[in-house]
Amino acid sequence: MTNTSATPDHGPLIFAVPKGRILEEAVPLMERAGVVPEAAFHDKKDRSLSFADTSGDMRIFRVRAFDVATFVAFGAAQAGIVGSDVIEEFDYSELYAPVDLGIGACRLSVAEPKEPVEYKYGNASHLRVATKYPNITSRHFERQGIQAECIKLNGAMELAPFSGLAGRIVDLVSTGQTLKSNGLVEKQEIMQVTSRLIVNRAALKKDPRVAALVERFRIAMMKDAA
Ligand SMILES: Nc1ncnc2c1ncn2[C@@H]1O[C@H](COP(=O)(O)OP(=O)(O)OP(=O)(O)O)[C@@H](O)[C@H]1O
Ligand SMILES: O=P(O)(O)OC[C@H]1O[C@H](OP(=O)(O)OP(=O)(O)O)[C@H](O)[C@@H]1O
Repeated sequence: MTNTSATPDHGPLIFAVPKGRILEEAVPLMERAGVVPEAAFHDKKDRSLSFADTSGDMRIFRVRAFDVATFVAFGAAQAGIVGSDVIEEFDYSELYAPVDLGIGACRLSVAEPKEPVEYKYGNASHLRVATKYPNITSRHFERQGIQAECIKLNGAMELAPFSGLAGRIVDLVSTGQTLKSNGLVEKQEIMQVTSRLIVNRAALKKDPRVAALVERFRIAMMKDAA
């Protein structure tokens, strides 16, 4: 991928974070690494998407998890935090994920109804799967010699099997409660997931602040383990 970043060398470093569930766990880590968002960042009612960093020369973008990877891959942000599920789904060559932050731990799994459901479609060599992760899902089933037709959903995958949309789902599982509450069982784990610090490869080479940031996160993780 061509890095189309127009970031001026002396402009603020842009750090992208997902706005949802990871954020609570990410903030203390960010702060230990010296990325300290201004107070408005913590105000859920604040509609701003870009925030100052009180500790230095940085802007913090609050975006959707999948978009963190896209901003960083295209160099529109130099660094960010995102789940390894998202990294694997996009497989952007410009993304480098040097630090496992150990937060947002879950797994990506195939699930299906606990009780058999009569389907009008699908057989052993062709099946439909509802998922937010069509690339990971296709690759997973291809490895087993199965051609999967992936239907992209953005949430509530659990509704697909009982509404006739798809026989199986591929979704994130943590406690397993969501699957259980929706009559589904986990059949196969595809990957373990944790959140990572990601950086744009070109920015890492070009801007010493990016390498310094990576180092600060590494040290923050060591402090965490101590
Ligand atoms: N049940 C879970 N337990 C732990 N981590 C999870 C779980 N579900 C999702 N995650 C992690 O959290 C990430 C989603 O992060 P977050 O909720 O902060 O983003 P978001 O921007 O709100 O997402 P969305 O685009 O779905 O609105 C996933 O990519 C995954 O890495
Ligand atoms: O195994 P559990 O602990 O029940 O967690 C699994 C749920 O968590 C995630 O959804 P999330 O809450 O992030 O909402 P979403 O469906 O809007 O992505 C995932 O998509 C499952 O629905």
